[in-house]
Amino acid sequence: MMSYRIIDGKAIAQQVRDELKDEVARLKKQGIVPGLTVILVGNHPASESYVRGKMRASEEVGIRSDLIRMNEDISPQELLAEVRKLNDDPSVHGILVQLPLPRHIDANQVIATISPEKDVDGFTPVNVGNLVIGQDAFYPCTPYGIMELLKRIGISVEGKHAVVIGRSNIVGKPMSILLQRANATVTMCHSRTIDLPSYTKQADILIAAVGRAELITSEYVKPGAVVIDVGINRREDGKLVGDVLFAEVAPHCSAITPVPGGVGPMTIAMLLKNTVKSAKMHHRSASSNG
Ligand SMILES: Nc1nc(=O)c2c([nH]1)NC[C@@H]1CN(c3ccc(C(=O)N[C@@H](CCC(=O)O)C(=O)O)cc3)C=[N+]21
Repeated sequence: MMSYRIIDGKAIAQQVRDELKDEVARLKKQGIVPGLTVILVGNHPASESYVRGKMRASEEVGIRSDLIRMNEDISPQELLAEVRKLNDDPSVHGILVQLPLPRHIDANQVIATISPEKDVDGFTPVNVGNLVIGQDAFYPCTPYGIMELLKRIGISVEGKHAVVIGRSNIVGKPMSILLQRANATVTMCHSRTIDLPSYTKQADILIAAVGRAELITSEYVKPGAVVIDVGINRREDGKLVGDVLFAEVAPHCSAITPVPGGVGPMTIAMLLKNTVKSAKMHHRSASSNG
């Protein structure tokens, strides 16, 4: 038992949104209105709720947001045509295709069709490549939000051992790259790792993106570690929980993110930050061309 800090992602995300609100107000005086378009295929309840959160947050900071709804059974060609239309629309600075997509649609093909300059999720091959080689890019919002959280509460990762559980394209892989770029020593674990706790117990910073409710108990955590919980799982009793058994693990940490109110709100804040960045980039290149 030691004193630990609950990292208030909700409050820090609010701080980021407040800063963006000021920046958007300044851009509007120059005639630039940042625009985000979200494509939602089907009407899965969880996706509906996430998309609502993104639209609400956009409006709050003054970003124009549009939602394009498409039927669950549309053809891949129809979806690709919609993406291309948005690529060519100068009033759209950010394009987000909500995942997951129905099984008959190849998500990789859809992502690769999004213009890298409007890829505010940071999912396209160009942005992933630029991230890996250390060039400017749109960073995937969840790992970017985690780096921003750590920075804003004064936790340095330099020289520390960060252990990432999960190797998805959206969280685990880009997380490991951003941590390395910030001079952490990074270990990647995943579903086939043998003896997971033997690795996680060595982590100064533990990032749990496993997708299994409350898997991470205190046996997985070194005393004094910083624990970042990326999981969003609906328990049988309806409660939203992370990948970390919070009540048990928290007293062993120096700092820990809760679910809800931790990483989730930061993901959305960074999506807005990327959209504003895109609007500024498009304006710059439009002025230098004309
Ligand atoms: N192209 C694409 N980009 C995404 O960024 C993307 C996606 N597809 N598909 C789904 C996941 C999930 N995701 C979340 C973002 C914020 C919260 C969030 O704000 N959660 C709140 C609670 C929300 C609740 O109560 O349900 C919190 O953790 O406090 C959750 C989930 C973005 N995703």
